Amino acid sequence: DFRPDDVHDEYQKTADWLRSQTKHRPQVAIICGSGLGMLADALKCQDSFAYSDIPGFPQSTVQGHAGRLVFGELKGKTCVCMQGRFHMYEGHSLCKTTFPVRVFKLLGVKTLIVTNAAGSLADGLQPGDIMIIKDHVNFPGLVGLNPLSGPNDDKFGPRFPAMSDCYNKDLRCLAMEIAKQMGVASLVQEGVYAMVGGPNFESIAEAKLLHQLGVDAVGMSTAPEVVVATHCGLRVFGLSLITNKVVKSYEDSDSVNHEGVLEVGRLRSQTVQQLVTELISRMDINNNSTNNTV
Ligand SMILES: O=P(O)(O)O[C@H]1O[C@H](CO)[C@@H](O)[C@H]1O
Ligand SMILES: Nc1nc2[nH]cnc2c(=O)[nH]1
Repeated sequence: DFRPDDVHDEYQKTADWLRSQTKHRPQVAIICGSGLGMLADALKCQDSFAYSDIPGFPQSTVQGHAGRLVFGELKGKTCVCMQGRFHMYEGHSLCKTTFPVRVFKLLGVKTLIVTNAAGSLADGLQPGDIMIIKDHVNFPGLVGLNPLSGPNDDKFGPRFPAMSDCYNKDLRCLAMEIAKQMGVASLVQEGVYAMVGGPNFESIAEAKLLHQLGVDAVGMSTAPEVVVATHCGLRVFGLSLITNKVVKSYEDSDSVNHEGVLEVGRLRSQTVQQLVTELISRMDINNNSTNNTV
């Protein structure tokens, strides 16, 4: 039988193991999207662990996701960075895809930064642009595929958490200000991210539907991590690197592929890294969210 206390123990065991292996006590966690693993390179005094060595951790199976957890210092703040995330389409349960988020909470993390590669539906978003995530549409969640399904673990958060302000407004404003100061404001705008299950990319009819619904960018990750983070009171900042236009016309002969997605990640790696580094450097580390009990 499913017993919440036992499940809580699993997160705690992993957190305890990590604490025994590193002196770093992270305040900020970063999840690297496809092709964005270089975000960890900026960390100083690194301690890194292959996922295969971490008790309870799932394994990364997707190219462009190294499968390593890296701890280190960044501009006076202690960070932990997932070089490789877990996706539902890899066959992981949603509980497993979001497992690290609760481990981060137990490690003392207050702020989660999620990044991803995404295809754009909005006409104003071009490959290479950065979309600051203002909100999401969690398609799997809408039909009941939700990491919070099952008995609620009150130690982490409430049964019915609000999702109306899950992407922190202050951090969004700060990121925009930083983009202006970096001289890259023309590449950065806010938008709505939608998560679909994948692993196939969108059909044209699906792309048209998403566009009509007001979705700006689409990918196969992020929303479950943000739901779990918000449930346990973490402050969240999210960004999508736009790696391709989603084909939404039968006349268009373009076609998306994962290699192309990774290539745009490489091309924009420096800008994304600089933006995230500056954001971490300038963010107020004290998070006022209170809906957590861990
Ligand atoms: O969301 P991330 O992990 O950045 O990866 C995105 O890129 C992959 C497809 O190229 C999919 O996994 C999609 O979700
Ligand atoms: N679903 C989806 N995921 C992506 N990840 C990167 N590009 C895309 C895309 O066009 N569609």
